[in-house]
Amino acid sequence: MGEVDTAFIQEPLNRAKLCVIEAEEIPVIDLSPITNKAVADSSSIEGLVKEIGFACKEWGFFQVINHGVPQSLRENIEKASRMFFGQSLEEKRKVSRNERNAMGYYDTEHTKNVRDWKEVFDSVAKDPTLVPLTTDENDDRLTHWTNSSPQYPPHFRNIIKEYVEEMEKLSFKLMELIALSLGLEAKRFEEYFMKDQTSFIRFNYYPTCPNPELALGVGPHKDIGALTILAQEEVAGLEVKHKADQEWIRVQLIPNAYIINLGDIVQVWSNDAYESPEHRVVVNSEKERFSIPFFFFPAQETEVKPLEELINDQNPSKYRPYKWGKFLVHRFNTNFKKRKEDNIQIYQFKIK
Ligand SMILES: O=C(O)CCC(=O)C(=O)O
Ligand SMILES: [Fe+2]
Repeated sequence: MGEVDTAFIQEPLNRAKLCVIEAEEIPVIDLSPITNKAVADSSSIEGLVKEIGFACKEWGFFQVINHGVPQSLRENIEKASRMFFGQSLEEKRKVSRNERNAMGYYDTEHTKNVRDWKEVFDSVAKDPTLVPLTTDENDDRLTHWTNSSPQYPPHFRNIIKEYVEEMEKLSFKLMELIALSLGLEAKRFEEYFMKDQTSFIRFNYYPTCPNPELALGVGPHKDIGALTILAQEEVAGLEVKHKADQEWIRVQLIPNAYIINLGDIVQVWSNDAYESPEHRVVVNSEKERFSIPFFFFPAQETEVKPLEELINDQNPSKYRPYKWGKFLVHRFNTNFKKRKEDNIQIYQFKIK
């Protein structure tokens, strides 16, 4: 990418301040009590559950260490990502996403109708993944998203597959800890993900940008799924809006840690006990940046609504139910061009 085209230019209000507040307070949670063990078999997890509950309530964001994901897998996948994006545009476009299949390479994503300064390669966790064919509520037809097969780097698909298995294991464990922190049964969320989950892994590449004060790598947004596990490599740039004071806070780089953030689905399930945090990515003029988020998404048929156990007469449901598959497809269909109206968001299901 060369000059900053007007499609990338953020509203003045959203532009990055290039002086940075780096957060020491974003919680760093040690997962040792559950590394290599089932959550149910772990003794002394009360403290851990409390820490998770606090982090979810205060930030919706935290980092985890001693998470059990082998370092070699992470190194392999980070290397593969750099090799993939290092190719010519022509090579990368051979595995571009298209109208029928949302997975693959693209460099024209928009967040809230402003173009992001990034390139992306997406790959579903379950190949094929069942999704609705259209966004029409009355149309029950389904289709599949499948993965493209880049020729380079060699074995990219296998490297992804091995890594994604680890991301899934960690996601299930984190969802158990989150369930416990809400006073629910540990396995409360499992049923939504066991069969036909729609999770996917994304490779983000943020090239250097001549005007980092005008554009963003990803504009301010909330993640739409249940949770996100992000590998942030070497260069910082992710910022989270702190609920308490509405300041943008830069997430610290901790080698080999994972950054976890809650998504909109947990916000709805918890009936706003937890919120999905707003975040964005700042680019810079000197260093390119890479990151690898894994988005943990339930099966397409999931009806998302506040959990029965968490609502009562004093705390009635704050959301109307919505169909996850329709929401997902709607988002994927609208993130690729500049449009006048906002795309689908959970506040549209809020009971006023
Ligand atoms: O690159 C990052 O640090 C975060 C990216 C992100 O927020 C996203 O892809 O949803
Ligand atoms: Fe995000």
